[in-house]
Amino acid sequence: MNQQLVEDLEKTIENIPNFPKEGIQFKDITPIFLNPQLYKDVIKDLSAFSRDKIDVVCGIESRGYLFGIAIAVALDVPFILIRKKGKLPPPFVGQKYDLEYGSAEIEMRTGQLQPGQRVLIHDDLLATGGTTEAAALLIEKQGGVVSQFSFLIALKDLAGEERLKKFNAEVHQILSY
Ligand SMILES: O=P(O)(O)OC[C@H]1O[C@H](OP(=O)(O)OP(=O)(O)O)[C@H](O)[C@@H]1O
Ligand SMILES: Nc1ncnc2[nH]cnc12
Repeated sequence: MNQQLVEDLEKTIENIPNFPKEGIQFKDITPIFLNPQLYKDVIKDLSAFSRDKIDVVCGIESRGYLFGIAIAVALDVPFILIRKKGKLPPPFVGQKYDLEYGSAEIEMRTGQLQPGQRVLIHDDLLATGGTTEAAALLIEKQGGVVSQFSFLIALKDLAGEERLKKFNAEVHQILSY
């Protein structure tokens, strides 16, 4: 664990109580982007976790793009966007998932991921794990191998990591709350 990075991020990420709903402790990562050196330190940590272990990075809309593309560039591997329903032109493949209330769907262009490729699924934050689980199912539907998950933040009380165990992939987060 990179203790200095953990401390720098803890000082930088803001906790906003009761946003967007009563009872939610919202972790605002936007101050990271005011500090280019801190951003570079985050990318260094996340790319070190995945170096030589993956063939492609899949990032989840939208905050998963903020770090995911930089990880892919640092590792010199392709980046594929996982988007929320209705944003991508066909052909695409979709996966529905449940939210706390109701359901949602994510999509990926078909033909961008090659069968057998080892995939890092990256997002900024793991909460219930519903979004990340759906992303992993989407990768498997296309014959990809879910090798790794990485996050800046994991919210431990919500047990998202439990939900990801069935994929037998490595999991890395810089911060746990
Ligand atoms: O583990 P879960 O309970 O599924 O929640 C985590 C997801 O929620 C947030 O995205 P959000 O849907 O708020 O979209 P955004 O990235 O566009 O802000 C976050 O960036 C993760 O993608
Ligand atoms: N508590 C939280 N803070 C920031 N983003 C989130 N996405 C889901 N839960 C979140």
